[in-house]
Amino acid sequence: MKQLRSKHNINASGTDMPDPITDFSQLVTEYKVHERLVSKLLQQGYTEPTPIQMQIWPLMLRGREILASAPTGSGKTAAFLLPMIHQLKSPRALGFRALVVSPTRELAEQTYRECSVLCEDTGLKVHLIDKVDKVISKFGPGSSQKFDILITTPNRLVFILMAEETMINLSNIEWLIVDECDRLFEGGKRGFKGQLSTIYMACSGLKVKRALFSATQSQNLHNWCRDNLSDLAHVNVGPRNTASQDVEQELVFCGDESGKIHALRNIFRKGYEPPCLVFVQTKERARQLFYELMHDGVMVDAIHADRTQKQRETCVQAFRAKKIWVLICTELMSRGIDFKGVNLVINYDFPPSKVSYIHRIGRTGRAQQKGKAVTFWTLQDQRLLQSISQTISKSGSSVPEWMKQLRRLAPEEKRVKQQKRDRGFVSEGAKFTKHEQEKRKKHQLSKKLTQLRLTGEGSSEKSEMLKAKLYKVIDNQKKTQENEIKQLDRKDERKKRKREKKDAKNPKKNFKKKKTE
Ligand SMILES: Nc1ncnc2c1ncn2[C@@H]1O[C@H](COP(=O)(O)OP(=O)(O)OP(=O)(O)O)[C@@H](O)[C@H]1O
Repeated sequence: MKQLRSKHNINASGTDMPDPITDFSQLVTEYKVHERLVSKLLQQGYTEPTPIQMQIWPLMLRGREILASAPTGSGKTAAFLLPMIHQLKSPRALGFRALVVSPTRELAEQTYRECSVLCEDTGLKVHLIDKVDKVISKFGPGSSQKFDILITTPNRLVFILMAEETMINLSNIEWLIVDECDRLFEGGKRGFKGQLSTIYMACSGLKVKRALFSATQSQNLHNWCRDNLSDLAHVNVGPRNTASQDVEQELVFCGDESGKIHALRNIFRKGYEPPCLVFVQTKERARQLFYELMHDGVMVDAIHADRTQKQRETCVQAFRAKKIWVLICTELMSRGIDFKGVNLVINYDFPPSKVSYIHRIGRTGRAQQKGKAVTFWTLQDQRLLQSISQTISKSGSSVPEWMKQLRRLAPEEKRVKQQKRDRGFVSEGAKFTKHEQEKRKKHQLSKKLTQLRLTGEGSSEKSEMLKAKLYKVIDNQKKTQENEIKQLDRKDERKKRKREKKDAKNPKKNFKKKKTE
């Protein structure tokens, strides 16, 4: 068994580890998984289990609690869905018995689709939470309780759990799965460790088992699982925190920010095989780049948090249907999303960390297919270059030797570097309107003020100065808005006068029109 594990790069630790399985038929013969369920895998064209599935299926089918990591695109979703569905067996009208938590709505929808296919002949009902106001009627205490699997984002679920009246009952949950679990320990807005404890408490039944999955793992996460999960089985496929070896990676030096748009046009001019994903740092830059490429005649769209849910869904669907060739996106789409056949990922803006790099480029080179990733860098990105170039080198692509020799960042420096740097405009032509510039300035000032308050650093004079600046920007914003309204009024007035003049010149037509009215 040791040989088998080492052949597939499986590292498994914990007590009483079951042997990996190498054939789908073992699911039926050894673990009594229904043939109907296994046939769903075959129908999708899968011929054998991927390494993570080889080890996770026997573990989960024995009801073990798990922390697992495997490269991007290596089939972790089916690894947790199959045993989860097998153990629920058939509908029991007990309400939700399995819960999958995914960090973004897009990923939750993707998992929902995959789960629905696997559940097709089981009668099990899978749900996403669409509208919070419908939750109580659909899933509340007075409902039929004929639903089995819930797939959701933590934000939405926590909002429901914190409501005064009981909207949803999670006490019958048997499997709690956390996908992209290392997001738990990411700092800032995107981390959801606090939210997860609320969810844990709500899954209060005695039968509950937990399994956490991701392509990357931090030591903090590992320690936390060791302390909180019972009889933990820890599975890693391949070395920890490495990029997929199926992705050919390249670093392209662009000099400064203005060089990037030329480098991008160059790639498109030379010819590329769509679909292609382009990652940028902020939604503003996504918007700017979108207009630039649209003017170039590229079939492009952009997806970021400022777009409505409907727009995001339409955009993802159009990209999947290959109606869009280039999709510009922010970090929102960096994790878990499985677009079939993405050939090229471009990091237009340098990723803020090694973990982000691994997830971003993992949108290509999935399910044993080959892919390519190009990362633009400028002089200002030099400090993070060392860790990214090491990652590229470890996964088999070549980088110049001098890059690997660059000085490593101290943890404190890393933290500072990971904060978003203001990269300005994508190009000269992409400058903001006055209104947008003020909005941006206001945002930056209030962010600085909050930082000052939180850290307690800086004199009160400094914060007074910032406040004064902020008030000035707010005043200007009001004036700009008033001016915009006045301009619109003037435009309307001009139009009206023009129409009246035209009518006066053509009284007959005017008379007819009035008569018909
Ligand atoms: N046994 C298998 N054989 C072939 N393809 C598979 C198998 N299992 C899953 N796949 C396919 O591999 C692709 C990637 O799977 P999945 O999205 O589960 O990856 P992942 O490991 O969760 O990636 P990420 O870390 O990016 O979330 C999917 O298109 C899926 O259909």
